[in-house]
Amino acid sequence: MTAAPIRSVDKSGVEITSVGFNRFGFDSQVPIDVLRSLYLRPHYAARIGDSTSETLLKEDGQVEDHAVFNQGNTAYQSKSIFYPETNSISYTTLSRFTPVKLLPPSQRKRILVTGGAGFVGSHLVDRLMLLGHEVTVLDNFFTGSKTTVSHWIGHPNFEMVRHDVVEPFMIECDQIYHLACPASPPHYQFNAVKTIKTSFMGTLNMLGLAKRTKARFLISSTSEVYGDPEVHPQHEEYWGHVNPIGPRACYDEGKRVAETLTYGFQRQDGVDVRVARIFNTYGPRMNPYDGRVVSNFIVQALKGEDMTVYGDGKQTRSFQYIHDLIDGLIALMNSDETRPVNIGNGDEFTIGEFAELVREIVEKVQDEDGDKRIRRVNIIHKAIPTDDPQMRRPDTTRAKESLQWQPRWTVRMGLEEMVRYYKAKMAEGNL
Ligand SMILES: O=C(O)[C@H]1O[C@H](OP(=O)(O)OP(=O)(O)OC[C@H]2O[C@@H](n3ccc(=O)[nH]c3=O)[C@H](O)[C@@H]2O)[C@H](O)[C@@H](O)[C@@H]1O
Repeated sequence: MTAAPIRSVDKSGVEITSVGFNRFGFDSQVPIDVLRSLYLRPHYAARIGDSTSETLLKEDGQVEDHAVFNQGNTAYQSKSIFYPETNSISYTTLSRFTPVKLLPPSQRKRILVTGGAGFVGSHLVDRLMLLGHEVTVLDNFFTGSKTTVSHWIGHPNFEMVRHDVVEPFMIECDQIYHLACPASPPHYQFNAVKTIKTSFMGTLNMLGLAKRTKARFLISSTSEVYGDPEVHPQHEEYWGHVNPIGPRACYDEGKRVAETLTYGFQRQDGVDVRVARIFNTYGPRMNPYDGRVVSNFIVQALKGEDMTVYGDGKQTRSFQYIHDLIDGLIALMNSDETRPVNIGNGDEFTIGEFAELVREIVEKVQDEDGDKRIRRVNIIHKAIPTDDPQMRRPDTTRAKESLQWQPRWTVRMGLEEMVRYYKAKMAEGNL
């Protein structure tokens, strides 16, 4: 397997070498290569016997095969080996964790991340771990997966607990990032009552914990609180246009009531709260089958299947890369901004245009890697889901003013990296 080295440039054409920043007394800077090695390493794998696998001699004289992928000067080692003859997979443990910053106890925070094994949570966990903090992940693994954070298991700064936030949880901590809740429409509609219970009872429990421990509390809210908006772009003062009884209501209204609870605890009990309204986000570790548009389109194009645009494809979304979101969440948590803050990228596409862009990027990566395509994939249309918002774009003035945060990743750069991630998973036999 071959792949071009990854080089990303930001919106102003400057090469991205690190993410995060030193702001509000909290240093969140991490070299992009180190971060990338955490999500690309397990997947840039080769099968035993491939020219990219490496035979290592163990101390006891036995020979062990490791899949190794060289990207520039960096060797990414696989933690799984796929055996095609028996359709089985073996996992290895890492002998050494990626180095984390050594912080003095006065600066080291005890941070709870609910939903920490999910897509957004796992990227946040990587960042907080590399920065040298003590991280506890709570997850019920309904949509999260142990593999997203398994590279930290056994690390003295890391703890993973299987727990459902609808039940109370006790721990001593300084900060709580409350992310737990399914976010993809098919997942959150799968069990609507459970989704609303998670939003309400989960948030109630975590706010109770914040009240007792005096931890700062950040909730991941969503652009869906604006529903099918009549204001464009959406700013934080807009109250929204939500169908309270439609199939999306369990999520939209769940998050709205979660925000209400959050500000109730702030007013009544003085809990120190932060509210992030997250707009459509994509990136590596997104469940390839969770039904959201970015993962659907990339997987369909890579597999040579028809790409499914729902409705006429004129509805719009604005897509943000995961690293920008994590920058924004960390900045918000450590800032003094207690009002809701939109975190999203203003680059708006119709879904029809977006399908074409994804197809073009998948083809570019395939060409760079010398992959043969049997045919150009078609873009087909399917029925539009009920209450699908017609347009969505964040007004991020508040984030810019209060957090000095702005998205840096172009959609093209982010998509290219995500395509490489899924491609590597496919090569591994894992997709
Ligand atoms: O990705 C996200 O961050 C957001 O995803 C969903 O919101 P939605 O915007 O509906 O996300 P998608 O399911 O990815 O759909 C985006 C658009 O693409 C369309 N779509 C989706 C999938 C597909 O295969 N084809 C397709 O045309 C949908 O109809 C919709 O108009 C969730 O409801 C949000 O909470 C979440 O924050």
